[in-house]
Amino acid sequence: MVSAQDNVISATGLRRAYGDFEAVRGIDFAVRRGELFALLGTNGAGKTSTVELLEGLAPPSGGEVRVLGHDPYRERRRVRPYTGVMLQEGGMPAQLTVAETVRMWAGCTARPRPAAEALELVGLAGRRDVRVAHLSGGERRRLDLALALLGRPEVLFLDEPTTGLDAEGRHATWELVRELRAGGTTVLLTTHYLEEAEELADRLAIMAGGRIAAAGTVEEIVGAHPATVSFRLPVGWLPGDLPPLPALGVTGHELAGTAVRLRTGALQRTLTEVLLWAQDNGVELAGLDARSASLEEAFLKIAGAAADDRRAGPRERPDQGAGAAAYAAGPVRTDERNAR
Ligand SMILES: Nc1ncnc2c1ncn2[C@@H]1O[C@H](COP(=O)(O)OP(=O)(O)OP(=O)(O)O)[C@@H](O)[C@H]1O
Repeated sequence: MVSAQDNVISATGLRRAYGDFEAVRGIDFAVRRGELFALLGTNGAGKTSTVELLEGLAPPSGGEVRVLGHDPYRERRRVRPYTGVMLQEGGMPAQLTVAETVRMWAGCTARPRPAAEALELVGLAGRRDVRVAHLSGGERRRLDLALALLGRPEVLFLDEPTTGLDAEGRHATWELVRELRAGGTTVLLTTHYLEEAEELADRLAIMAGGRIAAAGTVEEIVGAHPATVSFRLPVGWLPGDLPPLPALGVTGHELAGTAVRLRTGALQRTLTEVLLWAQDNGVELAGLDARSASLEEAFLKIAGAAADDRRAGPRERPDQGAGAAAYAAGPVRTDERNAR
């Protein structure tokens, strides 16, 4: 049982408006101690606007934020020493060297790590005397991360930390984030890389149009979307020879000649039934492939459904907490009655 005290970050009915435009429209979520929580969403979904409220950079226009039990905007001094922030745009003085930048930042940080340790952590130890102006985009991102880690934060906010990094740099950053989390750091991450969320996140929320459209573990979010089983039937067999598809747990299908693609909410059952049918009938299924939905497929459907909702105009929406369930069925393209 998780108590409210275990929640290091919490957002309740959180809103943020820029003039007449509301970028964050009443969201609720909580991040437990030692957890890595990822906020995903399309461009303009409201992720950065949300994270800035959690970082205490602006007050909410509605609702409430708590970080380590305090309001991060009004009680900044009680929260800031325990948090590390990696903004989307670092904005460091270009003429300082890497080491000077870290030393300058250490001067504003309670209990800073030694500069050499911070640079070692992010793989910049060999670049300490290089001016910021001469760093690559990826190296600047790593310097941003070193600064965020300087105060050994209990809570780390990472806004798109691996944008601009090459594959090696991205994997090195993931490894570092895993180590920090293993050491008990609570991490809130925004990212456009779904693989990053799959690799790192204990739980995630998908934002769309300023709301949370789905939330849960990767497995919960992906599990709410249909898996697929596909194969080709041999010459002489037709899709109509298969057993009745609804009886296999199939919720939708596509047929093209002898190629069959089944959508199912019960992958194991559908696959077992298909294989038993094939065995009983001596049928060889060519190109047999069975897979769960990917996070990318789930993300695209959730974001697409939310965009359709917005285009359809204002109406009663399900509570954000019910988001995952509301989208659970996913679109079913084909009516099963036409299957045979
Ligand atoms: N200072 C601002 N003034 C007015 N509108 C803003 C401001 N900052 C952001 N917005 C708008 O608020 C919405 C949400 O922006 P936000 O940057 O939070 O999205 P995001 O999910 O972080 O997007 P991205 O993935 O592109 O970084 C967008 O429509 C954006 O244009």
